[in-house]
Amino acid sequence: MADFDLTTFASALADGSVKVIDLTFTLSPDFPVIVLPPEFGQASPLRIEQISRYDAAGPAWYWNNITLSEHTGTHFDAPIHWFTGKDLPNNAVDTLPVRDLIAPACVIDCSAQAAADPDFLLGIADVEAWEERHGRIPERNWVLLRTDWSKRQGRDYANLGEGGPHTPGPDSAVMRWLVEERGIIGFGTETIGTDAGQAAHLDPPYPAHHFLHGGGRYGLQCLRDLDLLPPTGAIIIATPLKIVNGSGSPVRVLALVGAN
Ligand SMILES: O=C(O)C(=O)c1ccccc1S
Ligand SMILES: [Mn+2]
Repeated sequence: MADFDLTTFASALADGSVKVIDLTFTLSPDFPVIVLPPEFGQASPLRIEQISRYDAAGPAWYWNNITLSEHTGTHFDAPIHWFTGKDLPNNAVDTLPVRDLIAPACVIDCSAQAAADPDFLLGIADVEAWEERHGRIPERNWVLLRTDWSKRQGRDYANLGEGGPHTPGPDSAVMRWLVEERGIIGFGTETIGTDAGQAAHLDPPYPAHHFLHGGGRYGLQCLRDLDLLPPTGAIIIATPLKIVNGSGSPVRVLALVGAN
């Protein structure tokens, strides 16, 4: 391995020639969480309980207790989250190799397709068309599905309708292909879930979870503003909380992008 000097990178951060873009939604009690069929357990939205705010309960300090799911807001999914990844080594947020938490990203823009059809499914042909323009997806890259869904507000974001949520995502074949043929580090979406809203009806159900986590790979969901990223060249920093045996965690996702 060649020597590598980080001082140039540090200077580029300091002078702004490397931009830092925040891809994270503000965590708030009214941010929507995944809605599963009613017979299943549900994720909790954020709950904030003030302990003190420079008052009798704490004269010089302000702090809160918070309650939420590992899968609330912009968050990270670890392989242990799904049955296909349950027996893999180092499959929880506290045991995964930290080398995986900083990686380059390929951004596939399907915003037009998602605007035309909320149940749009990304397929292999869509990714191959992207590769025709931008080159083969390198190993150990994030693939981020840009749908501009994060620009939607309130009910339009969760988009609950007949049969539950109607939001775009990947089909089964492309998820298997991205993990097995392209060796991606993970898959990220702007929607509530790495899977499409109607993914319970795909084969296998929830194919993003099935193949990502079965392949020891990761998910990012509820990302925002992927339109700010170039198709290639961004570096993603996504470091989940180190929760013991954690299936995932709310996460601050940052993208490093060269200023142009
Ligand atoms: O991982 C999640 O937050 C998520 O989207 C999910 C969680 C549990 C079951 C299905 C899904 S689709
Ligand atoms: Mn999740």
